[in-house]
Amino acid sequence: MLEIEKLDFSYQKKKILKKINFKAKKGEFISLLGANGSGKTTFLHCIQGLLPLKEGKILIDGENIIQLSKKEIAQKISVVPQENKNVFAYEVLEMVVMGVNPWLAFTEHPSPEDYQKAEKILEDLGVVDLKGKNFNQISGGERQLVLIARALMQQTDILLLDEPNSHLDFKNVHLMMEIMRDLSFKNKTVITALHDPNLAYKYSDRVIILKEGEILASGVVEEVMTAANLSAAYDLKIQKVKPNFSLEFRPAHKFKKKA
Ligand SMILES: Nc1ncnc2c1ncn2[C@@H]1O[C@H](COP(=O)(O)OP(=O)(O)OP(=O)(O)O)[C@@H](O)[C@H]1O
Repeated sequence: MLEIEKLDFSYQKKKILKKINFKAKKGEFISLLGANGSGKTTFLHCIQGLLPLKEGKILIDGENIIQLSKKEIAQKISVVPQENKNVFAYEVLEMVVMGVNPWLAFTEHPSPEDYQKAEKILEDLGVVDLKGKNFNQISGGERQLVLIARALMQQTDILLLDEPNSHLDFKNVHLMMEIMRDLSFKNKTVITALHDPNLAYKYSDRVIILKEGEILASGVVEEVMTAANLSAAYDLKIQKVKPNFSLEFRPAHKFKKKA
């Protein structure tokens, strides 16, 4: 369980997040919506313990994250970041195997089984052919899939994703969302910032809409994703939200889906 109480965060004197209260249970798929600059990335960074809070607290299973080491946080939370360029020229398989690092002792190295597991994850994502390539010499979408593979390798109870679809093609967007949905079915908590409300509508259990650092609306999809809320969030005149936005296609991946 992730609990956030009265979270306030400022960059210099500018208030970015204001009195955010939020709870996420195991098995929930939560989408974060909001205009550019509304605070989604900052919110995700706070949950990872990357930013000093001005006020408020973040608890994971009752433990305050300020009392946890980076390694302990990494055993609980994996992250697929928005930016995916890497400064070091790692091979793709090495990048994925790195997901196991938080679980290793200081002197320990990943085992052959870890490498097999990493390869299997790449296979399930349809990108095992990339395993020997340099991470910096593959496409933006391919890098995104590799980072998703690394997050899956990390085996945490909470996954945070910051606009994970930005570089993905149409098929991989849905592959990615289905995989995340399946993880939530397996009792993982998935929180993802999304720019496309259609995806939030189709896949989420709950949606949080941020506006200028405050929660404009939070709750189940049908209640939150109203024309009024979305109009306010994006400063648009949305007249109607059609329910059951759907594209009928066969699941693109091999993971089992709960009925
Ligand atoms: N390092 C920083 N220093 C100062 N201000 C920052 C910094 N990073 C972000 N901001 C500001 O904080 C606000 C929230 O930014 P944030 O990246 O959290 O928004 P976002 O909702 O994720 O936006 P986007 O949809 O464009 O990714 C913005 O006004 C942004 O300019």
